[in-house]
Amino acid sequence: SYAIDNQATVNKLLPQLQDSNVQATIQSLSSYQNRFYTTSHGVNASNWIASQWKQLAGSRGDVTVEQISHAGWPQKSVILTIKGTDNAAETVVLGGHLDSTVGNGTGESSRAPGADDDASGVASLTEVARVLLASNYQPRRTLKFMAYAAEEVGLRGSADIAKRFKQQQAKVVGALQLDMTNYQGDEQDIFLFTDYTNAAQNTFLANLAKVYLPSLKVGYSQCGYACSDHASWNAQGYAASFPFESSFDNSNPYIHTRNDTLANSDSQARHALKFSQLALAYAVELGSDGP
Ligand SMILES: N[C@H](Cc1ccc(I)cc1)C(=O)NO
Ligand SMILES: [Zn+2]
Ligand SMILES: [Zn+2]
Repeated sequence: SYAIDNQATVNKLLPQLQDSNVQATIQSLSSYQNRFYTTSHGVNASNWIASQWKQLAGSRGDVTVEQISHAGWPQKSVILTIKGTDNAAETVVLGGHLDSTVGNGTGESSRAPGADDDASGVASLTEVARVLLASNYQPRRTLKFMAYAAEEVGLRGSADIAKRFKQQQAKVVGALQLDMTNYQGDEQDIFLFTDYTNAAQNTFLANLAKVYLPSLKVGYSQCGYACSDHASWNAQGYAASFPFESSFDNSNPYIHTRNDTLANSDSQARHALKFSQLALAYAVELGSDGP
């Protein structure tokens, strides 16, 4: 039952989201030489996100930030948890991937800015976490913001985490993936992918956009393969959704090259902000449901 019944809270928080903050995070992340899962830069970028999220957490006792080590490579995933109040056993996941690539042969000295793929998604999510924490929002369910390692080499960080959650019988009521949010390839603003996702949750997202973001146009598209970390949650039987920046045909041509820069996407991060807005509405509406 995807009720939309927290208008007062969502409409108070939405205006606090700022594209300048999203832009700044994309700028910082894309300034690492690369964020590939095996390089020193990739390790440093993970540590930078952890330190940023720890600053957002401040001294709140219900907020923790942890780095997840993965067997087989050095880059860690990062998880910021806002523990729920009276329905903490149920979890809502919002994720993006922190690694970047220029394809086969990426190594220590490769230049892979990954501004759109996927600094944009991590930046869109970071701005949601900032506003929720700055406004002292208290979710009833537990919210988990995740920056996954090693997505580009087979969704490996999210696959590891989703498997652990399933093994622990975690009650993940929904997972949202933001991968590439800052290149507007089409007239429509947000495309909901219909493969490797949950149809009912996709409808909920379309309704959230109608209610809270009426000026945005929503379309539908497909990847045709497990094209980002939502597929890791879907594989474990959890409801996943993947709002994307464009249709398949008009997606960002610069990704996986040294030209995937902020300048070659929305330099003001206005497109990425739309995804922060949708993700905030999703987090608050799902996060505010009791047992
Ligand atoms: N394959 C995905 C990017 C990707 C996802 C969807 C579409 I349409 C086009 C491109 C990737 O590289 N994720 O990191
Ligand atoms: Zn990606
Ligand atoms: Zn990619």
